[in-house]
Amino acid sequence: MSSVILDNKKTIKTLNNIAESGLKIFNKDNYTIDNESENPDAIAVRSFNMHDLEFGDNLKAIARAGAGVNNIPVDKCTERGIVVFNTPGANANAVKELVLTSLIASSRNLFEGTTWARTLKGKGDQISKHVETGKKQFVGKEIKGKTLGVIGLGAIGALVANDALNLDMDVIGFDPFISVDTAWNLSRTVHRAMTIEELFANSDYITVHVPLTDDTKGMFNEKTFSIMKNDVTILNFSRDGLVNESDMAAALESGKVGKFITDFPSEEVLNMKNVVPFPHLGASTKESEENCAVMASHQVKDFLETGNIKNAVNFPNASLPYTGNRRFTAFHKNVPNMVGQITSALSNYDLNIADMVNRSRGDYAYTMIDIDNKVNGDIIPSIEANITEIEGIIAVRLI
Ligand SMILES: NC(=O)c1ccc[n+]([C@@H]2O[C@H](COP(=O)([O-])OP(=O)(O)OC[C@H]3O[C@@H](n4cnc5c(N)ncnc54)[C@H](O)[C@@H]3O)[C@@H](O)[C@H]2O)c1
Ligand SMILES: O=C(O)CC[C@@H](O)C(=O)O
Repeated sequence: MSSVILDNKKTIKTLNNIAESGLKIFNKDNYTIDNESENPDAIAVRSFNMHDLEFGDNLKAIARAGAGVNNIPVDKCTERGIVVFNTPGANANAVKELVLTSLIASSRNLFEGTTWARTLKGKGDQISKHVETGKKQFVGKEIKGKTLGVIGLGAIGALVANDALNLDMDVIGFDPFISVDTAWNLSRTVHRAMTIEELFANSDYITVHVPLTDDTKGMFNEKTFSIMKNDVTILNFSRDGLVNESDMAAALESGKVGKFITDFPSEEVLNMKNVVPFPHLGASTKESEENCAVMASHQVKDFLETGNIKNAVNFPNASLPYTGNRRFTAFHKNVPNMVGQITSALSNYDLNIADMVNRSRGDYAYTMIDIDNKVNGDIIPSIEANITEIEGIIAVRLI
């Protein structure tokens, strides 16, 4: 990273515990970490629900130190030119390890077994006798030769699928939007289901690794349970909203679903039969928390200092080597002649363009323009105001 000296110190606010190794990337010369700030330049967050938060005028970026962004009002941010970053893959190994651990542990009834073993406390010499007679309640199943269905073959799903093959499972995957990078990393031995129904019908265990969206909400419901094998085990380390909880309770009651392992306990979940709840532990390892915090902080710092965007979920990636001269950046609607209007406005100030990049993503676009001249600080507000007046401009900055 460059050692840019910023005109004004920037304020970073954290809404959750963000690893120190990430926060220290915000050097004290340029940044203040102020968790009480009403108007920070950037926010770092994990699972805090931001949907009802008011945003100050200074807010330029939100960094989700993690994968899922359903706790962030992404559309509102886009409309205001606030970049939302996440940290793709940074916690995937942590989740994969917990998925495979709980897959084996639940098949061997380990959670129930240890709970029962603790009840023998105080039985002294009789403990080994109780153990040998009682253990038959916990006879489990081996996963070798069983079929694991993996829904969503992104960063986590692909790791789970590949490693389950190494545990001698048969693996079926389903992901209609699989990225080229993941497809390259996925073992060719993973069977690609053409429909989700094919996966549901053929799996002994089903693990889901998709974001919570309008399309995926409630994908586990009475109708989809009816397609599944009896006694199927379902693992949800993605989001609570993927599962219709009352339908799940009924499926567990009837034995259609044999076991439900979930990272998202609720009152209804905790009343279910044969449920194994975890307190959202998927990404909770030292390594994963550090990976996420470091990646998130680098992305925010780079954006604040140079305008470059990497791993945004609502704007295109854009990068231009930073020379240290003035850089103008604009978020705008993806409509014709925006670049022409911006460059013509800049030329009114006799500013010569050295380099530029324009990238679009759906209805929105981002333009960065490097200016040859040294810009007199006094005219910056006037330039920004003039360009902001162009119809379709959402937010501008002169860095
Ligand atoms: N429990 C935890 O602590 C924890 C940690 C990390 C991530 N997560 C959750 O897991 C999710 C996945 O994380 P990731 O890092 O693998 O994300 P990712 O973006 O790398 O992968 C998601 C995959 O889901 C696929 N997908 C989207 N819609 C789909 C659909 N309808 N059917 C099948 N596939 C679909 C995408 O194509 C993509 O390949 C996150 O969105 C988050 O909600 C939870
Ligand atoms: O921050 C966490 O602990 C959980 C993160 C996880 O849910 C994610 O979506 O990355």
